[in-house]
This record gives sequence, C-alpha cells and structure tokens, in this order.
Amino acid sequence: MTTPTFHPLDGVSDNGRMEPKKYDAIVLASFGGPEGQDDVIPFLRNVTRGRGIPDERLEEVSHHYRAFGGISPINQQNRELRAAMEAELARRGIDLPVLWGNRNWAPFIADTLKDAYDAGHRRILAVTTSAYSCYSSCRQYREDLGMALVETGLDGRLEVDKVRQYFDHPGFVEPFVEGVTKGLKSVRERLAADGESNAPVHIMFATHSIPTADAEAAGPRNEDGGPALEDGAYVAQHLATAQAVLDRVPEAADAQWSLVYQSRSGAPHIPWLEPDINDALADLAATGVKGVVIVPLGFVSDHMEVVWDLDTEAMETCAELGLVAERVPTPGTHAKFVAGLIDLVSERTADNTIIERPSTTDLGPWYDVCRPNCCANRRGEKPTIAGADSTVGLPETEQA
Ligand SMILES: CC1=C(CCC(=O)O)c2cc3nc(cc4[nH]c(cc5[nH]c(cc1n2)c(C)c5CCC(=O)O)c(CCC(=O)O)c4C)C(CCC(=O)O)=C3C
Ligand SMILES: [Fe+2]
Repeated sequence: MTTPTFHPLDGVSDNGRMEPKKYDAIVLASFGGPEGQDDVIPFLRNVTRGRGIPDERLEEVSHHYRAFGGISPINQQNRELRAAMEAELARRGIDLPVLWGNRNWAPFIADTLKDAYDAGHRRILAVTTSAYSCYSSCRQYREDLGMALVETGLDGRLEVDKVRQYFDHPGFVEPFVEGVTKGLKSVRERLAADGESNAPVHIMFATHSIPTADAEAAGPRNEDGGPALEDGAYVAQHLATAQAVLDRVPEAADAQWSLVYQSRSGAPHIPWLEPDINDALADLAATGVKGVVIVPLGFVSDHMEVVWDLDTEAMETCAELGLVAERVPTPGTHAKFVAGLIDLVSERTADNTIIERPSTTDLGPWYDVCRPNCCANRRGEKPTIAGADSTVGLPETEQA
C-alpha cells in the first residue's frame, strides 16, 4: 500500500498544505434536509438533480422522511453544532463568526456566501459535515462552494478555503472510542443477562455505500492516474479510522470487526460498495455471533441515514436474527468533536496556536488543498475551491 507523501510546509503549490491565513468567518457547509412534509419532494429533487436516481427510489426514500413528519433531523443538528462551535470559539477568545449553508436545502450555500460578503467578510474557511474523501463527501462540497462563488459573481472578491478532511483527527475518533467502549459493555451485559456471557460480540463499522467507481476515484492519484491508496481513499480512510478507534478500546482487543455499507441507491446494475449491513448481519448470525456493536463511523450526526437506515432498518434486522445490538452515538456536538473542529480551524489561522497537526492514522494529516483530480466528478468538471487545480475561491491576484 502506498501512502501519500506529506512535504514540509512551504506553500500551496505542490505539497497539499496551505500557509496559515487570517480568515474573517467560518462557513459550516452541510447537506441540508427537509423541515416539513411539503419540503420532502422538492428536497429529494435537489439531491438527485441530474443523477438518474429512479423515481421508485425517491418514493422509497420519501417514506423515511414522511415517517419523521417530513422533518430531517440534520438541520437542527447543524444549528446545534454551529452554536457549539461559536461557544468554543468564544471560550478560546477567537473572534470568528460561524455561518451555515447547505447543498440541498435552505439556507443554501450561495445565499450564505452572499450574506457573508454583504456583511464585509472577504476570507472564508469552510468546515464541512463530512469527514472522509469521496466525490459526495469532499469534492462535491468544493464544487458547491465553487459554483456558489460563480453564481453570485463573488469569485475573485471572496476567498474560500476548506479545512482538511478530518476522518483521523482525534476530535472525530475519540467520541467513537467512548461509544464503542460503552456499546461493548452494554452488549456484553445484556448477553450475560440472557445467560450468554461468553458469546462472541462483533464490532460492525458502518458507512454510506458509494458507487465502486467513486470509491476508485476517491483521493489522490498515482502518476499513472490510478488511486494512490489501495481501494481508493474512501475505503482506506475508513479501514484506518476503524483500526484507530479499536486501538484505543482495550476491551475490544479480542473482538472481531468489519466495515460494512448502508443506504445504497442508484440503479441496481451499477456496482456499489458491499456488503450491505443487513446482509452482513445475517451472515454473522449464521456463524453464531450473538451480539453486535454498530458504529456509524461514516457520519457526523444522527441524521436520517442513521436514525432510519441503522436505528430502524438494521435494528429490525438484528431483532429478526436474535442479535443483541447497540448503536454507538455519532460525534454530534460531543465536546471533543467540537473542540477538534475548532482545532482544525486554528491550525489554518495566522495566529495559530496548534503547531502540530494531530492525526490517528498513517494516512494523515490529510491535505488542506486537494491534489489534482482528487475524488473526480465522473460527470464532468465544475469549478471547485481548495484544490491544487482550483480556479475559483482564490485571491484576485491569483485568479487564472
Ligand atoms: C458518502 C455519502 C454521505 C456521507 C458523507 C456526507 O455526509 O456528505 C452521504 C450523506 C448523506 N446523504 C443524505 C441523503 C441522501 N443521499 C442520497 C444519495 C446519495 N448519497 C451518496 C453518498 C453519501 N451521502 C450517494 C453516492 C448518493 C447517490 C447519488 C447522489 O444522489 O448524490 C439521497 C438521494 C436518495 C437516495 O438515493 O437515497 C439522499 C436523500 C444525507 C441527509 C440525511 C438527512 O436528511 O438527515 C446525508 C447526511
Ligand atoms: Fe447520501
């Protein structure tokens, strides 16, 4: 396996690090979700715009939202995360407002950037609610911000950078360490209460499935254009982060574990990452496993993919299979996660107090500035910020 080389800090151009700057606002960029029954279909149309998701799938997904009154939990979670980030900044005496904008629902990223400009901000640092590298979780946010600059005519007037993907940052990893520790204890106690004290327990890390072609395209490229990391950065980052979590849970020392996928969509003939969590649970039960700790490693908060696909569907599967199961919390507004996000901001700011860039895997710390063709958009190129080949979001003097 090849690991990307991280050169010492010497500017943007060929090393993936960006010199610290003086920013004047943070933008929390997220997915967005519906806030009532009338929003559901318009929201799903925004999500799937131009992507060939079949109508039956839209209908199917709309039921998940309908069952929750048409309200996705994600927006409220982002309001709480934003407030927690502001509180942490205030606690540290850092004067940076936190603005919020979404890809698929109001407040939209373009409106947020326009408001930022009108409020006098000129240099923005984006933090996204996605920890890993793939098209949906990294490049698409870079495009959202890049296209928003073009749409609003702010390109060249508003500089926009982004913090590194933070899958291996201790602030993201530590809440999972706590969760796995508690989850294991609880599953083992419940098994003991059923007279199954020594029954095997499995730790199942779950993340969003993506098309295998996107997984291949994830992360930096080799000279021959292939993925620099075996199986692509998305899979490699999840495997490395799962290991980093397990290394910090002594009680997990002898437990078996796996990485599984959920929330597949798209046409059935297009390959996506497998196994699906429900199939994996059935296979485990068939081998005599009695307890499972489900770790939503791919997600930052308890949004619909977590409360529906895990808490509803996967938990039903566990009940049918007679598996004792616990779902570990997502980082959400855990104090360590919030502090970690502010550390990620601090390592990029001119009055930086974070000298060392923490990372719990040998893949990181990840790039501040994505490498050329990183997480390529297979449907064609769009303007992106924060890439070595970006043409937008730069100071006016550096515009192509
Ligand atoms: C990697 C990844 C993450 C994790 C990283 C990140 O967080 O960014 C993520 C998160 C999320 N995905 C979400 C919702 C949806 N994702 C969809 C569709 C898709 N996701 C994909 C990938 C990912 N998705 C892909 C390759 C597709 C198909 C193509 C496309 O359409 O891009 C669809 C369309 C219908 C469907 O087919 O399911 C919906 C409604 C919500 C909001 C939940 C809420 O409302 O609480 C969140 C946080
Ligand atoms: Fe998704």
